[in-house]
Amino acid sequence: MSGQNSDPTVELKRRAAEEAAAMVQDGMAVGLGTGSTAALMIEALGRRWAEGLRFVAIPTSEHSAEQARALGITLVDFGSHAQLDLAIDGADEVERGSLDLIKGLGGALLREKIVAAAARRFVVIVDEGKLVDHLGSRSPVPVEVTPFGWESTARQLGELGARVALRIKRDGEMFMTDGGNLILDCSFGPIADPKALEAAIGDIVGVIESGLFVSRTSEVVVAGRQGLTRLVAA
Ligand SMILES: O=C(CO)[C@H](O)[C@H](O)COP(=O)(O)O
Repeated sequence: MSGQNSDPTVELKRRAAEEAAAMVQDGMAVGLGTGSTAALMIEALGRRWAEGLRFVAIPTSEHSAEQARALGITLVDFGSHAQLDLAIDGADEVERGSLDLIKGLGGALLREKIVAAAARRFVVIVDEGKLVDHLGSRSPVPVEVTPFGWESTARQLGELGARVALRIKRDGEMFMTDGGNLILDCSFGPIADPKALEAAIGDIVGVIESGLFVSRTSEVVVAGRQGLTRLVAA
């Protein structure tokens, strides 16, 4: 063993990513997610592009845009494509029964939600470690907020029962999203009613969007040690 690739989930992520990349067909408009799993999917699409597949894409972050552009993939915006055929993205947690999600540990939740909402089909790619019985069991809910008044917004999120932490980068600076906003990571513990919580968070002035994705998933491709499973929304 070389010991160089120490993350055992990378191969699983790659399998899920390649399965989803195979869903893209000629002429489609495709949403490109953000994160390490989505990056593997974009890489797989780059290989298909080099083989002659042609589609247009809307990226969910500057990072994914840069990666896709470097692979030669044609990027468009919502001005020319109001609806997407397919969006493919990773997730931080997937609730087994409902396929509801927590997203945004990579900080791109706002664009990710806009793209997912505009897609006829929203496919999520994860390794099996992301499956949970209840959202919030392991991951905080990232909430994108305006820089102005963030302390007040944080206080109100705390009143919903969360332990709230302003996201800080390794260099000690505040993490800023591509849209120039801040992220508050809100730990609620296991969430009984994600839909009600999503609505309650959205009602707070200063909140732009939360990383709770409720009733948006069409399908989840889960890569596990026993192989690939496709979970389809009811
Ligand atoms: O929501 C996201 C970014 O905002 C990512 O999809 C999520 O964090 C999963 O990332 P990874 O595939 O690296 O585990």
